Amino acid sequence: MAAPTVAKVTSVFRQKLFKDKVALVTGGATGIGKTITQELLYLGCNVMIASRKADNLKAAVTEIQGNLPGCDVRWTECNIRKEDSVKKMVSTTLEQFGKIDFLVNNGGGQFYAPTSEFSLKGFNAVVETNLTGTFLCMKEELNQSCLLSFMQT
Ligand SMILES: CCCCCCCCCCC/C=C/C(=O)SCCNC(=O)CCNC(=O)[C@H](O)C(C)(C)COP(=O)(O)OP(=O)(O)OC[C@H]1O[C@@H](n2cnc3c(N)ncnc32)[C@H](O)[C@@H]1OP(=O)(O)O
Ligand SMILES: NC(=O)C1=CN([C@@H]2O[C@H](COP(=O)(O)OP(=O)(O)OC[C@H]3O[C@@H](n4cnc5c(N)ncnc54)[C@H](OP(=O)(O)O)[C@@H]3O)[C@@H](O)[C@H]2O)C=CC1
Repeated sequence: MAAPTVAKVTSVFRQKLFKDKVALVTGGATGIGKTITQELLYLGCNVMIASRKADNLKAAVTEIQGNLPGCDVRWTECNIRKEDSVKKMVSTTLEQFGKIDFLVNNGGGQFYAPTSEFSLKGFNAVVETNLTGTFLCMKEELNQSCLLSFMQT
C-alpha cells in the first residue's frame, strides 16, 4: 500500500482565509520566518521576504515554490538596522504588490555568551537589530502603507 501523502504546509486556520492580502516578513528566508511565510502563503497571502543574505532568500523562494506551487513569494534584500535599506524594502514591496496588509517583524537574533565576555559592539549589534530595526520597519510601514504589524524579536 502506498504511504499517505503528508502536506508540507498546513494551518489551523482555513485555507485562503487571507486571500489576496500582502505580507512582508523580515528574516523570512530561514527558521521561524520561513515557516510563518509558508503558512501565510497557504492562507492566501502574497508574501515578500526580506533579509541581508540574497543567497538565503533565493534558496528559500525556490524551496517554498516547490512546497506551494503557484504561490506568489518574492524576495528583496534588506538590513533592518539601516533606515535607507528599510525604506527601500517597503517601497519595493509596495511597487511590486501594491499594498502591505501585514508586517511580520521576525528578523533578529542574539549572540549567546556570558555577560562578562559580551563585547559592547556585539551588544549594540543585538540592540540595533532587534529594537532599532523593528522600530524602523514599523515606522516605515506606517509612513508608506500600513495596517497590522506583528512583533516577534
Ligand atoms: C544583548 C542581550 C542578549 C540577551 C541574550 C538572551 C538569550 C535569550 C534567548 C531567547 C531565545 C531566543 C532564541 C533565538 O534567538 S534563536 C536564533 C536566532 N537567530 C540568530 O541569532 C542568528 C542570527 N543572528 C544574527 O544575525 C546576530 O545574532 C545578530 C542579529 C545579533 C547580529 O548579527 P551580525 O551579523 O550583524 O553581527 P556581526 O557578525 O556583524 O557581529 C557584530 C559584532 O559582535 C561581535 N560578536 C560576535 N559574537 C559575539 C558574542 N558572543 N558576544 C559578543 N560579541 C560578539 C562580532 O565579533 C562583531 O564584532 P567585530 O566586527 O568587532 O568582530
Ligand atoms: N528560535 C527561538 O527559540 C526563538 C527565536 N526568537 C526570535 O525569532 C526570530 C527568528 O528566529 P529563528 O528563526 O530562530 O532564527 P534564524 O536565525 O533562522 O532567523 C533570523 C533571521 O533574521 C534575519 N536577520 C538578522 N539580522 C538581520 C538584519 N540586520 N536585517 C534583516 N534581517 C536580519 C536573518 O537573515 P539574514 O542573516 O539573511 O539577514 C534570519 O533570516 C529572531 O528574531 C529570534 O530572535 C525569539 C524567541 C525564541
